Amino acid sequence: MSEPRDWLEWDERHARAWIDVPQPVDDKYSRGVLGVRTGSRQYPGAAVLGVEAAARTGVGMVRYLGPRRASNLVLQRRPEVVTVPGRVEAWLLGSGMDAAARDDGTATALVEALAAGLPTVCDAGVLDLIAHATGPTVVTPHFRELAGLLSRPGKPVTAAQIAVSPGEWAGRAATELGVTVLLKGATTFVASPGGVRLRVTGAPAWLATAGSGDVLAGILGALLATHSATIDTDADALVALAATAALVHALAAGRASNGGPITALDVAGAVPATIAALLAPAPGGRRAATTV
Ligand SMILES: NC(=O)C1=CN([C@@H]2O[C@H](COP(=O)(O)OP(=O)(O)OC[C@H]3O[C@@H](n4cnc5c(N)ncnc54)[C@H](O)[C@@H]3O)[C@@H](O)[C@H]2O)[C@@H](O)CC1
Ligand SMILES: Nc1ncnc2c1ncn2[C@@H]1O[C@H](COP(=O)(O)OP(=O)(O)O)[C@@H](O)[C@H]1O
Repeated sequence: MSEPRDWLEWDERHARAWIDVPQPVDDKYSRGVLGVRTGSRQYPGAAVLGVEAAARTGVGMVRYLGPRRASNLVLQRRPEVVTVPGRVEAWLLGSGMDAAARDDGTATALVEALAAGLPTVCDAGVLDLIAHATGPTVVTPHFRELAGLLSRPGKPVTAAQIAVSPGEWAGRAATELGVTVLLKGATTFVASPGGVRLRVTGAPAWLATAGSGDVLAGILGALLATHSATIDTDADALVALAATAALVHALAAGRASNGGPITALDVAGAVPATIAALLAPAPGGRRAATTV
C-alpha cells in the first residue's frame, strides 16, 4: 500500500478542540439532537450499535426512527432514546441497511432526511442515495463500498485497486462526489472536496470486527449534532469532525482492547473515558496525551 506524505496525521492535540463540552447554560436541545435512520429487519443490531455509540459520545438527544424490531431493541438497550419524529440538528443514515432490500417507505424517508440540508453521516445502505444530499455530508465507506460508489458503467473500480492506494482514492472520491469522504481501514483517510487531507493511524487490528463501523458512524453522528452551528460557518469543520470521530474510535478501541480482543459494543463503552482523557488537563496546564 502506498502511503501519501501530504496527509496530516490527526492526533489528540487536534481532536480535543472538536469535542463540545456542555456549559451550565445548556439543556438537551441546545446541545443538539441527532436523528438516526439505521437498521433493518436483516440488521437490527447495527441500529443498537450506532445509537449506543452516539449516546456514549455525548449529545443532547438521540431520536431513532426505524423499523419496529430495531426500535424495540434500541429502547431495550437505551431507554433514553426518543422514537417519535421531531426536530433534529444532524442525521445518521444507512448503517445496517441493504440498498437492494430497501422498501419504498424507507427509501422515501432516507431521501427526505438527505434533502433536509442538515449535516449528515451516510453509511452502508444509503450510499447509493447520496446524490439527494443537500447538506454538509460525510460518507463512511470501506473499500468495497467505495468501489461501488465510484464504479460507472463500463468503468468498474475494485476494492483491490483501492487497497493499493486508499488515500489517493479517498481524495479522488471527495472531488468526484463533492462530499467529505472517510475511508475506513487499518489507516482511516478523511478527505474533503476542498482538498483537506487527514489520516488516523494506530487503531488496533482487533477493531476489524463486525459492527465496529456502525459504532464509528454513531460517534460521528453525535459530533455533527453537537457542532451543527459551527459546521454552518466553518468550511473545514466537517472534515475535522470526521477525523476526530475516527481518532476517538481508534483510541476507544485501544482502551477497550488493552492488547486483547474486543466487540463493537466494547468500543462504544470505552468512548466516555476516551473523551475524558482527551479533555483532561495535564499537570502544568498542558493537556494529557492519550495513546492507542
Ligand atoms: N450487527 C449488525 O447488525 C451488523 C450489521 N452490519 C451491516 O451489514 C451490512 C453489510 O455490511 P458489509 O460491510 O458486510 O458489506 P459488504 O459490502 O462488505 O458485504 C456485502 C456482503 O458481501 C459478502 N462478503 C463480502 N466480503 C466477504 C468476505 N470477504 N467473506 C465473506 N463474505 C463476504 C457478505 O455476504 C456481505 O453480507 C451493512 O448495512 C452494515 O451496516 C455490519 O456492520 C456488521 C454488523
Ligand atoms: N486491520 C484493521 N486495523 C484497524 N482498524 C481496522 C482494521 N480493519 C478495519 N478497521 C476499522 O474497523 C471498522 C470496520 O468498519 P466496517 O468495515 O464498516 O465494519 P462493519 O460494517 O462490520 O461495522 C472501521 O472503522 C475500520 O477503520
